[in-house]
Parts: sequence; structure tokens; C-alpha cells
Amino acid sequence: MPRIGNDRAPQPATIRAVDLGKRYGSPGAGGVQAMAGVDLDVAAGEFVTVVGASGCGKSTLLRIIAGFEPATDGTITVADEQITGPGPDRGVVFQDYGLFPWLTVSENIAYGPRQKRYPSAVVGEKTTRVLEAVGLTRFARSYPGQLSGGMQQRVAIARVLANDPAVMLMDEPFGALDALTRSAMQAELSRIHRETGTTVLFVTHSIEEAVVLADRVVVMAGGASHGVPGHIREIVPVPLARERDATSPEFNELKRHIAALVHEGVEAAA
Ligand SMILES: Nc1ncnc2c1ncn2[C@@H]1O[C@H](COP(=O)(O)OP(=O)(O)OP(=O)(O)O)[C@@H](O)[C@H]1O
Repeated sequence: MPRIGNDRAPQPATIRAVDLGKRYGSPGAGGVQAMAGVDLDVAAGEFVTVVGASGCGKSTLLRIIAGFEPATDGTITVADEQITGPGPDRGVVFQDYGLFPWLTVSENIAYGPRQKRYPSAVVGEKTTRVLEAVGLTRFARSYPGQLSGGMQQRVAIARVLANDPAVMLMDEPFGALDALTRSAMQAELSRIHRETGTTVLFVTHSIEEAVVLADRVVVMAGGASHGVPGHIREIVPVPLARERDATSPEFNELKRHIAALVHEGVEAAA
């Protein structure tokens, strides 16, 4: 997908975590060591999914990269720049769509580019382009409350894309959608990723979704409630061609392998 006004748009970026750790609260009594010793290298344009049992630190990792939480140990860089807070180079999509209900679809999408003070012609072109990319051109003047959950999530993705992010950070974005809409959204996100080449880090509870989408699946284990800080158990490459057949033996073998790692992680920490 061609970028518009792209002299200011960042290119897809690497993400690098080195010995990353997070403690919530003060050391000692009452403190929670949520995550420790996380080393992760995501290549520019790579699609990486993160799975693991509840509480193993998936959202914590994503929030640190987003700049919403400071790490308490180690380093985290995006495009070799140390993260010190949120920034427009990183677009974040959550399960709840986070749209402004009082703005129309196109106004929601135009919000970011307007904040960046792009000329209005550029804002208009960007809005048109991303609306097309997510198939919502006909709904430009609708309000979020008039749309289905899947459509609202597409608006949320379009809003992030309109900022030409170098990295997209997605935390269980399709978790609230029904199964059919969810698989349609997965196909759409794969297509958008192919077209934009943006780096994506995507947290999910669904192992199938993780394998459908990813170049590599990060399996996390542990978690504060298990008495072991959350950590990376294994990083599993997905060497399957795109347009993946979730019923193929190779797909199922990968799913089985990842499920076993997730469950071992829970048992080992128990
Ligand atoms: N703001 C916070 N203050 C204190 N502890 C927190 C905070 N946020 C997360 N935690 C704890 O840190 C650990 C990791 O939480 P996190 O939300 O990152 O896990 P997760 O793998 O994303 O879980 P889930 O799959 O349930 O969303 C958990 O034990 C959680 O209770």
C-alpha cells in the first residue's frame, strides 16, 4: 500500500528487548515481579504473536514497548531508539476499540493525522486510503455505535494505520469477536500486513490465531501468581506458506507443539 505524505512516515522498525524485566510496586512486601529476563528481537516487517497462560506477562511486555509502562530492568528499543514513553511510531490496538463515539468513522481516522498537523489534503487522502484498506468506505459518515464489533475493530486498525506506524502493537484485538468475524479479521490483518509491511507484535489467547498470523510465535510462561516471573519459554518459527490451512497436518502439529509448551509452562510454574 503506497504511503501518503510519506516523507515524514517511519519505515517498519525492529523491536529489541534485552534482559527486560518488570516489577509492579516496591521491592519486597507487596511488590510483584511480573516479568524477568526477556530477550526478544523482532525484525522490521516481521509478524510476531505472543501466547501464554493468563498472568505470564504478555500485556506487560506489550505495554512496555508501547511506552505505557516503564521497564524496571533491561532495555527496550524500537528502531534502535530507547523507549521513554508512548509515540506515534507505535500504534496500539486493544480488545475494546477505544474509538471516540461522538466522532464519525472518518473523523476518528483523521484524528491522528490532524494532531500531527498534516495539511488537510493529506489528511483526506490518508483517511480515504485506510478506509479502503479496511473495506469501510461506505461507512465513513457512520458513528461507531452504529457499527458491528468487527467493523469497529476495523476502524480502530484504520485509525492506527493512518499514522503510518513503524510498529503495530495489538493486545487480543479480536478477543471480543464471534468466530466467523474473527477469522475474517485475521485474513484482513494478514492482507494489511502484506501490503504495509509494518512490524506487528500481537498478543492472543488463541494458539490457532497465533499460528494463522505469525512468522514466529513467542510462548511465554510463569507469572507472578506462580511464584516465577513471566519469561519466554520458546520462540517457535512458523514455516508455513501464507493463506494457511488450519486443517493441515503441519498446522496442527505446530498447534500441538505450542499448546504443549503453554501447558508445561503452567505445570512447571505451579
Ligand atoms: N498495574 C499492575 N499492578 C500490579 N500488578 C500487575 C499490574 N498489571 C499486571 N500485574 C500483574 O503482572 C502479572 C502479568 O500481568 P499481565 O497482564 O501482563 O499478564 P497477561 O499474560 O497479559 O495476562 P492475561 O492473559 O490474563 O491478560 C500478573 O500477575 C498481573 O496480576
